[in-house]
Amino acid sequence: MPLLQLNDVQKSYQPGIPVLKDINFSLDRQECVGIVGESGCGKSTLARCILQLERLDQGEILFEGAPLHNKTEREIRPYRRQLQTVMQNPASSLNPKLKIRHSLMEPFRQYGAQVSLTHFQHGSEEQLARQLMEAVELSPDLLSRYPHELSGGQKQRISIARAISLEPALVVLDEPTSSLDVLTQMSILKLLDHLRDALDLSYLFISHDLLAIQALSQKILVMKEGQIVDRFEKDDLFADERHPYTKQLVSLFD
Ligand SMILES: Nc1ncnc2c1ncn2[C@@H]1O[C@H](COP(=O)(O)OP(=O)(O)OP(=O)(O)O)[C@@H](O)[C@H]1O
Repeated sequence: MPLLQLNDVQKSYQPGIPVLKDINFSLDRQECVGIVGESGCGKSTLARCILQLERLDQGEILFEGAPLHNKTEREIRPYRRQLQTVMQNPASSLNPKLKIRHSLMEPFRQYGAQVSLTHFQHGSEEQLARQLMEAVELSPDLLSRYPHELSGGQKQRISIARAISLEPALVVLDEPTSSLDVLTQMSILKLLDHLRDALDLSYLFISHDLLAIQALSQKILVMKEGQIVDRFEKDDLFADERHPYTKQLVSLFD
């Protein structure tokens, strides 16, 4: 059974103007599925629907075979731990008034008592915070800083540490490297790849950047105007049978 499955998902914000049209795909455990498309094609809307921040007009979203899309906020709560996200702008996901230690431990304070961890060792909050910093290759000295005292790349590493702290099954990565310079982007992609292996994570990786998508994903879906127009294994990116739109995106590589 796939970890995540979307069947005929449709979403509009205004009547008669669909933003997502008949989205169908599945994602297996420990897999990274990449979704690439230009600005405005509906990528973030798709992420928000999967994270249950938007209601669907039609279709279904199944998590380990169980429907997510028709649950109440209370029913959805146990799933929120399994379903984490890293967004484009790390600054907006960290409270500027709180030290990093506090922001990092927020999910654990919310859910910690109910969570049994496999990869991280239970202990004091301080011990867990240090393990998380080590996992994202940051010095524990940064725990006592405020977000404005960190670089963009360091802040994004903290957002990733927060997202993995409860050992979720799925992390939705919505343009996680788009606000960073090229070298930092590469180091974050490398870290994400390593964490997927080390912590048995699965990713849905959404980006306009085909190179980044190719670096991290096993399967790639190409989205255009709310529809998936092409889907293939990463190694088939340059194959002849690619959709003309995929070929257009590939031509932007040069
Ligand atoms: N809350 C909203 N209310 C009304 N329309 C919205 C809302 N959010 C997004 N849209 C519209 O839905 C369409 C898809 O937007 P979305 O943000 O999902 O695309 P995207 O591919 O993620 O773009 P980007 O990469 O620029 O963020 C756009 O036309 C956008 O204007």
